Amino acid sequence: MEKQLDESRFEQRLQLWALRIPRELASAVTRLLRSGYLFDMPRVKPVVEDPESDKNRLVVLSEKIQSADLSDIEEKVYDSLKQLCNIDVVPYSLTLGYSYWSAGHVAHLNIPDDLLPYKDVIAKVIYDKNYPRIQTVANKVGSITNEFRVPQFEILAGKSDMVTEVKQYGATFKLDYGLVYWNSRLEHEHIRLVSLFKKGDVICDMFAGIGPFSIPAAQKGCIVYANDLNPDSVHYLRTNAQINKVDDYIFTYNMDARVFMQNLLEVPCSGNKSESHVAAANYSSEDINPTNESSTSNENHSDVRESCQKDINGSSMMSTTTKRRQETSNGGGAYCQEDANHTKKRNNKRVKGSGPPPIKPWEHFDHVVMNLPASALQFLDCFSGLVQKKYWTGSLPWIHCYCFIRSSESEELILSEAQNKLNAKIAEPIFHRVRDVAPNKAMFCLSFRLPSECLKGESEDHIQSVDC
Ligand SMILES: C[S@@+](CC[C@H](N)C(=O)[O-])C[C@H]1O[C@@H](n2cnc3c(N)ncnc32)[C@H](O)[C@@H]1O
Repeated sequence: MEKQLDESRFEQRLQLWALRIPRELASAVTRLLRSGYLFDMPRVKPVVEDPESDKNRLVVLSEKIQSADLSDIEEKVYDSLKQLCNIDVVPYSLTLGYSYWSAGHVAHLNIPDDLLPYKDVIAKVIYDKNYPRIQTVANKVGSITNEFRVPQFEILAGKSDMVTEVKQYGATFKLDYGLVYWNSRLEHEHIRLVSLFKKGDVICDMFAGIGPFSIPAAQKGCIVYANDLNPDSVHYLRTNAQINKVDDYIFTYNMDARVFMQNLLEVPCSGNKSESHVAAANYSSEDINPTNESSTSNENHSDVRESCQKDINGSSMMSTTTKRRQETSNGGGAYCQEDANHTKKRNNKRVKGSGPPPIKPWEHFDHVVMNLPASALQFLDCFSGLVQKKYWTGSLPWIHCYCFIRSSESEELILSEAQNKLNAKIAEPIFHRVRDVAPNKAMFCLSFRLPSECLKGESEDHIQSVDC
């Protein structure tokens, strides 16, 4: 065990964009960009000095702005900005160090065995030195064995209420530490993956937790089907979708991930709508995306590989192209066992001209997120024969499957396990090392395009009638 605290291990380096503007325009520009385009993290100022000239200031842009051409900024706002000043976009890198991190009001410790006799002293110092920012000091007890991946905690100081709010990249997440899974060390990975998605993409988050992939994806304009087996996680997922005002873009489910994917991909019987089909039939072909933009299925995928590979090469986390896209879907309903309350609420709320366009997931989705590293590989078999070739349009989806790899194992071994489960060969797999979780164990994300052999109807053997 390390005897010295290595504070650099806590550092996170963010690659952002900033606007260089005359300093007297700082207030006007920040006012204009306040609607979600400014960098927004607690205790970090979005306007900073320009090291090149004290006549200028740098306005740090949200991590949602992925490209220097500012195509992620709404046209109206961009035009006003252009009238106000010259658009001079510069790269800006920001390092958040050891002292920056905390998770809401809860200090979540993992005290090693040899320090357990001092746990109360440690907790008291942390509490006294950080109150009122820290109001609960909790120590993780034992290892996580339950299927919801929720650790057990012993409260060492402060109040026992573990409901708190944390911020990740401008999104707010409410959670109860005692009831749901949360790991603030995955922040970087959440945003890395979401940076591969494009506005209008359809995302299936099979193990969504309280939404750290789903919420930023929806904030980006993706349509998200988010599922978790833990009812408390789904409760906070919905709460967080509301807090972040993206509940029109997120459909929540509380079921086993395999059943979720099967339901999502089930093709509705023509002229024989089920309950849930009828419930979702409020989506008419006249409903449009607020921005009138959505994605075509094909053009995204080369971007993903490019971004994944850039990432692997360590040169860039961000995809560099944000294209204006056309809608692909026309009419029809989002078929699935959508959560009843959510459906009701959506039906009450929905007005013409707002919300995402109608989606038929059995025809197309773009990405599947599988963050259950201990066993996500085992779930890959659900993709074999799941997608029906005769209904599918556009490119096959990307699967992002998290896993652990021990030092005694190799990427080849994991790949062959994945291929066995899929019963198909994976072309050009991409392994991204997420973080070391133990001296001999690291978390990885295996990304690959669903092999065409997995499609139902791809070979004679697979062909089955789907007519009802
Ligand atoms: C490692 S957590 C990831 C949560 C979230 N994606 C994140 O990054 O914080 C895995 C989640 O999978 C959920 N889970 C476990 N088994 C499941 C299953 N069979 N089907 C659906 N969800 C499951 C757990 O409740 C937990 O919230």
